[in-house]
Amino acid sequence: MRARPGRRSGRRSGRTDGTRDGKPVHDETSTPAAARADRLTVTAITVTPVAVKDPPLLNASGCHQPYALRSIIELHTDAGITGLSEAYGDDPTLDLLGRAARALTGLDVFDINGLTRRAAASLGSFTASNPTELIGPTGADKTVAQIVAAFEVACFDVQGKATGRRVADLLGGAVRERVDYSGYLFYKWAEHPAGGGCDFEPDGWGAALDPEGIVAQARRMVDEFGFGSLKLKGGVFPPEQEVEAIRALRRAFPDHPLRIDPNANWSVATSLSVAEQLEGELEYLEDPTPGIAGMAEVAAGTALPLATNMCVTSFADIPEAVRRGAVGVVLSDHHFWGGLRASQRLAGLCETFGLGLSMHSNTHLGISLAAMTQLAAATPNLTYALDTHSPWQRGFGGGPHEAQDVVRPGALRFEGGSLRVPDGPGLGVELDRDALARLHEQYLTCGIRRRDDLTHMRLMHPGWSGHRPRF
Ligand SMILES: O=C([O-])[C@@H](O)[C@@H](O)[C@H](O)[C@@H](O)C(=O)[O-]
Ligand SMILES: [Mg+2]
Repeated sequence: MRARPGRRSGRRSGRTDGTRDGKPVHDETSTPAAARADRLTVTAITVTPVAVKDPPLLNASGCHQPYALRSIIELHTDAGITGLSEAYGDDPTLDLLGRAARALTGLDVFDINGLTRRAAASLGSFTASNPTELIGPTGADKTVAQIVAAFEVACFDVQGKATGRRVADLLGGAVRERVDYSGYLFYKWAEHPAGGGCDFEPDGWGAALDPEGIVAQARRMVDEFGFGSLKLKGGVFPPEQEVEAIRALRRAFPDHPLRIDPNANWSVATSLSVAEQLEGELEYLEDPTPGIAGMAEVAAGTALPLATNMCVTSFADIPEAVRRGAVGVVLSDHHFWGGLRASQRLAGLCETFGLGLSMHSNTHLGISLAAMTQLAAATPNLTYALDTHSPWQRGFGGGPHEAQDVVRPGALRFEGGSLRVPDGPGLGVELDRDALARLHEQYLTCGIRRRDDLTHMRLMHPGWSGHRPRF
């Protein structure tokens, strides 16, 4: 599709009619042709669901299934440039992505506000969906934000490729060239339970079901990736055992900042008791208990900063959380906050209200890892090491850097626990079409269509209620 010059001259003027007080505000002839990208409208969008092998990682809801779902978005433009993005891959998300994709043909990739309007309008009536309860309650606005985010990242990738600049540059410029990540520790079984649909060899990580197992896992994470801080996914075993695991980590890694995240699986009383035992040991305590009110009660009784990716997950949550002093750190996540620009808005609010800023992750591939890295590089107050599930996709054969992924390896190599902001334009990662086809084939055959940690856990523990808070 060709650009329409008349329409564009209005846009460059900063006003829709190109005039101020009846006079032209922009002289067409004075704009150097080289400074314009004349053909950057969306011609088509491809959404490809993929499934990646995933270890049996345990959490407050249950256990990860053998495959985690993602969708890979390719946004094609009339300039022949394709932008990449990655989003959730469950059925309800795929349905909404499809609806929005159809409405985005003709969109100018620089018109992110237009993207938001079009995507929101395209969804019509829908049931708000939630790819996982572990990112807090769902809602219509949060669902729209997820869909906008999915395409916004691809628009930024095109903008970067068209201008020869990194996404970090487009977001205000990199304030750091390396982005620190935190080693994400999970209790886990050595293999998936029988009957759970696992058709591949066990991951190479082995079991981790007690403090020794967690320390061994941490040792490997630190040795292979160099992580300088560690996060334990808790809410699995009785809190005394998880406190013991943190103490064991402290002894093994005296200088590593530590975090624990039970995904709101503790009551207020349990949270207060754990907080008392771990004060001085943690850099923050993440989502000990459900809801803003509960978190505020815990916050009032401990000096430990509380962090969240469950009770403050949209802009509407911020006023009450701030009023009640419920959290000290917000974990951003462009996938559900509405994209990269929305995440920067969140960063601004955190700065205004004196809140720390960190970053959350769910199972993801290299496109999202690149987006997270570009965003963090351009966000000055994102000073905590980011979460990433990435190492968990790297244990299925190959070396520690060989991932179940759709991007060509190389651009995203952990060194000293950090990633260098990829050099290439846009997100700086390249799609590997063979890998995409392979992971799409896994999607077609794996039979999983939405994340269900509870049912997978019940294969091992039939009585598992999934009720939270459990402790
Ligand atoms: O992958 C998991 O099991 C995590 O528990 C994830 O789903 C959470 O959303 C997340 O990592 C968190 O920090 O809550
Ligand atoms: Mg969390």
